[in-house]
Amino acid sequence: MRIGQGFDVHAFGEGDHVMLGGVRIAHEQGLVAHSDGDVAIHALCDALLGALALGDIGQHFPPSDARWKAADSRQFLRHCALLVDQHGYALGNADLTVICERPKIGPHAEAMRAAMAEDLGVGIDRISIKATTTEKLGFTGRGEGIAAQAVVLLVKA
Ligand SMILES: Nc1ccn([C@@H]2O[C@H](COP(=O)(O)O)[C@@H](O)[C@H]2O)c(=O)n1
Ligand SMILES: C[C@@]1(CO)OP(=O)(O)OP(=O)(O)OC[C@H]1O
Repeated sequence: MRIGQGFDVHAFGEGDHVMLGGVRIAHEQGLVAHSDGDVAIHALCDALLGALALGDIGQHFPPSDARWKAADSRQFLRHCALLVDQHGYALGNADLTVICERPKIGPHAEAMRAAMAEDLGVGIDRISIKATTTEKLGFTGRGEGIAAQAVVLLVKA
């Protein structure tokens, strides 16, 4: 077994939606990023890469590379799933926490689980997504951005 954890933050900026867990959520602001800014998927990718000791998402998909400009982060997740498979592992489970005051994650959680499970080639029961505010404290509490954490367990295939 191998364990991995990931963490990511993106700031709010101009826009009319955010991408979270592969789901488009209407919002009065977007997230500033080189890619589509899917902070949940980025944290999950880093957890998977960390479990394999293969560096981090920026090493695999450099922000300096124009190929990843406005990229759909689901392709990053599918790439990480391939790496897991190539190294002889399967996903035991993944547990994510999205940290923001808004948008509310609850109404979108099942769609996010389904999208990420699809990209990882596992049942939805292996993917957990939770959300919390920081009770108006800190940068997430002030509505300046969104943070996400992920933990994964990989098991021998
Ligand atoms: N962006 C968010 C934040 C929270 N939730 C849900 O609300 C519950 C209460 O949040 P607290 O920070 O007050 O503990 C939390 O457990 C989530 O179920 C949410 O959906 N989206
Ligand atoms: C996803 C990548 C893609 O270039 O860029 P960003 O969208 O800026 O996101 P970040 O979480 O900073 O991760 C680094 C990059 O891999």
